[in-house]
Amino acid sequence: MTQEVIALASDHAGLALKTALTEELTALGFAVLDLGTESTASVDYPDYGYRMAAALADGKAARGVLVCGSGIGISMAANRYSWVRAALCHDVTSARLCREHNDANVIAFGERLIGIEVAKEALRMFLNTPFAGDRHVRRVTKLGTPPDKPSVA
Ligand SMILES: O=C(CO)[C@H](O)[C@H](O)[C@H](O)COP(=O)(O)O
Repeated sequence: MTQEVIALASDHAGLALKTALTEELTALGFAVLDLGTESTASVDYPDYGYRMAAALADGKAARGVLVCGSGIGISMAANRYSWVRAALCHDVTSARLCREHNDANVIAFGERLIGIEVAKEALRMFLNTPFAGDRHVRRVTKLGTPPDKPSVA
């Protein structure tokens, strides 16, 4: 059976958690595409959020994991692209809801804010929870097609 590829990317502040989640994914039977960073040398999180967007656009993976110190910057970067729905999660409930309601294709964590075991459990929830569809389809479609000039009306 073909293994699903999960892409991972982090900055220096997310490297240790990225490594732990890579091991978790491998143990779960997934193939892993590591988009960097590879060392604790200081780097800029937008570059790695953009790499994730590129990997999804190129079809190298359909789902991904992002990590930076807080999870904020790297998810903001990835979410600048319409095909990315990156959800910053601090708990297992958020990981379930981002799949059920938002059809998130990327989960983001803040290594400086979350414990490794909670992150692993949230990752498993993210991977195993289907999109609920129904009314959420309309909303997720709107996320992918923002108006050029939004109106308050
Ligand atoms: O984007 C962030 C903050 O919103 C991330 O936590 C970064 O990893 C962080 O800014 C990196 O900080 P550092 O002081 O350069 O390690």
